[in-house]
This record gives sequence, C-alpha cells and structure tokens, in this order.
Amino acid sequence: MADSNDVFDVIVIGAGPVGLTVAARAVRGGLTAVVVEDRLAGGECEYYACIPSKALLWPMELAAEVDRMPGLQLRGPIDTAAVLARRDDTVSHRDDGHEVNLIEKLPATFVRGRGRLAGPLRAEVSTDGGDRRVLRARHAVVLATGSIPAVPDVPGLRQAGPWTNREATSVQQVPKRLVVLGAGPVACEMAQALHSLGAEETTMLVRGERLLTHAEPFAGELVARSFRETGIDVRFGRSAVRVERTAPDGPVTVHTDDGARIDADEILVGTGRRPAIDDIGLDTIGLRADGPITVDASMRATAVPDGWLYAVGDVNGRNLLTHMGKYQGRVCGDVIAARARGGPEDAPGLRDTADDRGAPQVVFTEPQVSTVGRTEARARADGFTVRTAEYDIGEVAGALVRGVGYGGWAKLVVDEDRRVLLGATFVASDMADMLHSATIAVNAEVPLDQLWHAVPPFPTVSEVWLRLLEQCGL
Ligand SMILES: Cc1cc2nc3c(=O)[nH]c(=O)nc-3n(C[C@H](O)[C@H](O)[C@H](O)COP(=O)(O)OP(=O)(O)OC[C@H]3O[C@@H](n4cnc5c(N)ncnc54)[C@H](O)[C@@H]3O)c2cc1C
Ligand SMILES: NC(=O)c1ccc[n+]([C@@H]2O[C@H](COP(=O)([O-])OP(=O)(O)OC[C@H]3O[C@@H](n4cnc5c(N)ncnc54)[C@H](O)[C@@H]3O)[C@@H](O)[C@H]2O)c1
Repeated sequence: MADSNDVFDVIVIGAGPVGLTVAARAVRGGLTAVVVEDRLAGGECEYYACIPSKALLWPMELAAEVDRMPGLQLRGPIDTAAVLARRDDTVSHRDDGHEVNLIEKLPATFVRGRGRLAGPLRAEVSTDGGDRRVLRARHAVVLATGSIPAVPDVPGLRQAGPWTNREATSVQQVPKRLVVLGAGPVACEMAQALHSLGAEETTMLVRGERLLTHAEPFAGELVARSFRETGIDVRFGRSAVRVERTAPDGPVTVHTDDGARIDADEILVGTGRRPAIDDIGLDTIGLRADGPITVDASMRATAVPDGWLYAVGDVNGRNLLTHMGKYQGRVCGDVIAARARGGPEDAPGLRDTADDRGAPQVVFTEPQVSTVGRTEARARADGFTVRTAEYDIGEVAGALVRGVGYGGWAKLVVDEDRRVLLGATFVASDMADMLHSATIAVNAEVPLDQLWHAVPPFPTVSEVWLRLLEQCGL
C-alpha cells in the first residue's frame, strides 16, 4: 500500500528542463509536486545536448571572428584539451546536485528511479537498488521523458557502436577521421564542432540534396559552403549501405550507395530522434502510442479520458527545442494549477499558441542559422498570399565594422493580405540574439507599417531590418 506521503497533487516523470519547469510552475500555483528522474536531473539538454554542444562550438565561432579582423590573431590553434575541460565545467562534470537542490528548494520532492504509469493518476518508481515506490496524484501526471536518438537500420551500423549526441558531446578523444550521417542540427553542429577540434577528415553523408531542410534553402547552401571551405567533405545524395567494425576499439568502414568506402575512427548518427515512451506504462492506461503523445493546447493527452495525463517537451513531438518545451511546461504547470483551483481557464498564458507558428531556432554553426515562423514554402502551402524580401547582410554598414568578409543572407516572409510577418531567416555569424526581434514581430503580428517605426541603431547588423522593409515597399 502506498505511504500517505506518496500522494502529491502532481507527479512529473522526467527531470529534463521541461519537467523541471512544470514542477516549478505547479508549485508556484500552490500545488505539491514530485519529480521522478532515472538519470540526471537537468536532462539531455544540460549534459548531452544544448549546453555541451555549444561549449564545443563557441571556440570555433570566436576563432572565425578573430580571423576576420585584421590586426588580431590567435596565439595558436584551438587547444582541444582546454576546450574539453571547459565543456566539462559547463556540464558540472555530470553532477546533478545543483538541480536536485533547486527542485527541493521549490519545494518539491525528488525521487531518483525509473518512473512508469501504473493506472490512472498513479505511477511506480523502480530505484537502482531494486525498490519499488508507488506514487499517487490528486490532479495530474505529467510525462516529460524527452526523446532518444533514432538509429537508422543500416546493416552493421548498430553492431559498430555508432556515436550519438551522447558520445559526441562527451568526447574525450576527438577522432581524427569521422563519418557523420544526417543533415539536421545535430549532424551539422557536431560535425563542425568536432572538425574544429581535430576531426581532420570529416565526411558528411547527406541522403538528400540539402542541409538543414527545416530552414529556407539558402541556409543549408551557406552552411554547406562554409563546411566545404574549412575542409568538411559534404556528400549530397549519398547514404551508408553497410558499416563494419571488426574490433570494438578498431576503425570503422562505411560503404556508401555509390560503391565508395570510407575508413574512419568513428561514425556519428544525427538522423533524428524518437519520443522516449518505451516501457513507461502506457499500456496500463490502455494508451497505444508508437510516436509522440498527442496533446491539446493545454498539454493534455488527447487520448486519455478524464484529462489527468499531460505530455510536454520532446515526448509530445511538437518542437524538439528546449525553449519551446519550457514554454509548454509553463503552460502545463499553470493549467494544472488553474484546473485544481477550479479557476477560469481563459487567461492567455494557459494555452500554447506559439508552437504552430514556427518556433524560433538557432543552429549554432558557423555561420549561424536563425529562423522563426514559416518558411516561404510552408507559408505558400498554408495558403497565404506571400511576399518575400531578401537582403545581403554583408551590405549593411554594421557588417563592415565586423571584419573582412563578414556577411550572410536574410529573408522575410510576409502575409501580403494582412501586411504582417509570417517568418524570418538570418544566416550569418553571431546573429543568434537578433532572432528575438523577429520572434516578437511574428508572434505579435506587428503590422509592417508599424515595424517601419522600429528604427535599428547605426552601425549595427540589425540595420538589415530597414533594408528588408524597404524591399517590402516601405
Ligand atoms: C546534440 C543536441 C543539441 C541540442 N541543442 C539544442 C539547442 O541548442 N537549443 C535547443 O533549444 N534545443 C537543443 N536540443 C534539443 C533539446 O535538447 C531538447 O529539446 C530538450 O532536451 C527537451 O527537453 P525535455 O525535458 O523534453 O527532455 P530531456 O532533456 O530529454 O529530459 C528528459 C528526462 O527524462 C528522463 N526520463 C526519461 N524516461 C524516464 C523515466 N521513465 N523515468 C524517469 N525519468 C525518465 C531522462 O533521463 C531525462 O533526464 C539539442 C538536442 C541535441 C540532441
Ligand atoms: N541548435 C538547436 O536548436 C538544435 C541542435 C540540435 C538538435 N536540435 C533539435 O533536436 C532534434 C533532433 O535533431 P536531429 O538533427 O537529430 O534531427 P532532425 O530530424 O532535425 O534531422 C535529421 C536528419 O537526418 C536525416 N536522416 C533521417 N533518417 C536518415 C537515414 N536513415 N539516413 C540518412 N539520413 C537520415 C534527415 O534527412 C535529416 O536531415 C531536432 O528537432 C532539432 O531541431 C536543435
């Protein structure tokens, strides 16, 4: 029988950035919460994804910046050992004590172990020591279990022990020869980071004809050009058909569909992710899911009667991004608290309206790819009357002072009928922070005639806004 201490208002399974956000908001709303985590509180993002990958990328970006500036030079090549040591600091040496403290200070209860649903409003936790603890919820159970890498079915690949984001972001010995499968953010960021840190022979096998297909086509083209200029071998229209590794620590051989053979030290898989729903007890509530858990705008699982189950972050497949998951987590925690109070649910913060518009995202390659809203293709497919504006970022005065060869490309997608922005893309070095201006314009649907009065300061790269608006007829 469950101990009465094991009854909480909310049970959160998964202490990634998203689960932690739900717990914080629910407690802020006056509820009690328990957070269950079987590995590290902080999740994939903190230890094996966003944070360490960016720690590995920044030195390369800074080096490129210095390289563009006559009069400045690095004292030597990038010191890989120092970068890896700094990376270890950024992930707190994989000690999650600070996150557990934060949970306890909310205050909420932290339970380490593997969580599973065990019927409506119930979960059980198996601990490493083999104990089983049953938890009961008064109001809600929230699945925030994240996602895991999807490894393609290439003969020999699994047996070859491919690297995923885990091994790539926790690298201790950078492989000299690396093969990368995929063309999305993971493949692009990790290929470039590892190449800059010593993977001299890096080959990317891209089964399609573009990198970063979520973005406007020019984004992938500019990134591919930059990769090739620095010596990354990007092969479009190529797939691995067979992989061999005869000894666990030995080299790996990748055979491609054009009959070529690549010998490498490691193969890295960046071919997408799938929701972490294996063995989380969906069967105990009669839910069959072989993909993301579908939720409504309040994060409630649509297939579950009585509305007690919620799913947030990567596991619901809406947008696999930390900031969007945390946004969903704020909605979810607040909704659960409002429903528990029996209060009104019509406050604007209680519904997810941002995910469907096209999430803001920065891919931290050199150059960075910053996108928000719809691409031109998606806007047309969605039936809008589309007008676009494009501009060479290297042509604005702010670019001139950023060094020799600083440049890139920007594009706005406009709804011509309502004269509001549907999407924006900026591809250039160090443009990540400019994205938020576009996110505000897209989400608030600021009329172009009003945007015209938002004057960008001189001489900054943000002057590209002015040029783009001029192209829209202003
Ligand atoms: C290499 C890489 C780089 C990335 N970079 C960025 C970036 O720069 N910016 C960005 O916005 N996004 C980035 N992402 C995406 C981002 O990491 C995810 O969107 C984010 O981690 C999702 O958070 P989450 O809380 O939903 O899941 P996770 O971070 O995966 O956390 C889920 C947690 O649940 C736990 N868990 C799972 N099952 C159970 C169970 N049964 N019982 C108990 N605990 C369980 C897991 O151990 C984990 O701690 C990156 C992803 C990768 C792979
Ligand atoms: N900076 C960031 O915001 C950031 C960084 C990393 C990851 N992420 C997010 O994490 C998620 C996972 O990223 P990802 O790059 O792994 O996935 P993705 O789905 O974005 O890209 C997967 C890529 O792999 C290719 N692919 C799929 N199956 C393949 C196969 N069998 N053989 C060869 N290629 C194949 C696809 O064509 C695609 O190019 C994404 O949603 C991404 O946005 C974000």
